[in-house]
Amino acid sequence: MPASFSHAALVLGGARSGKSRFAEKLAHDSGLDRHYVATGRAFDDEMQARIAKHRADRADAGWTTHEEPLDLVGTLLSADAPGRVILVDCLTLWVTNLMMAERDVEAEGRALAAHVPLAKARLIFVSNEVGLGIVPENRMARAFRDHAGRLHQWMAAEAQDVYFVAAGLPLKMKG
Ligand SMILES: Nc1nc2c(ncn2[C@@H]2O[C@H](COP(=O)(O)OP(=O)(O)OP(=O)(O)O)[C@@H](O)[C@H]2O)c(=O)[nH]1
Repeated sequence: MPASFSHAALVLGGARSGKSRFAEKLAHDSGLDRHYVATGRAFDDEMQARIAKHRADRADAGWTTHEEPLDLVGTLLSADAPGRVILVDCLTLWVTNLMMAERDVEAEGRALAAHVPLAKARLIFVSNEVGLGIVPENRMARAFRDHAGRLHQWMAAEAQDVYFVAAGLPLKMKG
């Protein structure tokens, strides 16, 4: 059965689960003008290589790329238009960036969720499910896990379609 989504989709999964590829396929199959918002930053050579590969994969597929580590709602507003699909990859890196910048993660997360029903573009959010392991030993990691878990609940409430991807296989959780 081909995967699809209506106004907004949330795609969760672990690292290397295939969630980004699945989200890109959802965007592609929508037939809309595709925009990609990257929240990731190349801190080291490994990340630089990953980003270069993602860019190369998207190069001939008609994507417009926006790079924004912090002001996600502002970027979504400036790219917003009917006939577009905007894929955000990924929310957990955004949470990390907000924490590093000592921003109010809860307020920013609520503002992002509030933007979803107002958007003219269709939206796809990719995020890492980080809450399934044992309780992290350090305080920062626990705070990160809690921020991500809360944000996922708010985004899942606003999204019409929610998928969980494991081993490259999407499991539809909502919609
Ligand atoms: N700055 C920037 N980051 C990008 C770009 N394209 C992709 N990324 C980042 O690359 C990250 C995803 O890459 P990976 O680490 O390979 O993905 P993964 O989540 O481990 O693997 P999957 O679950 O298979 O998607 C996302 O957080 C994006 O923000 C880009 O053009 N610029």
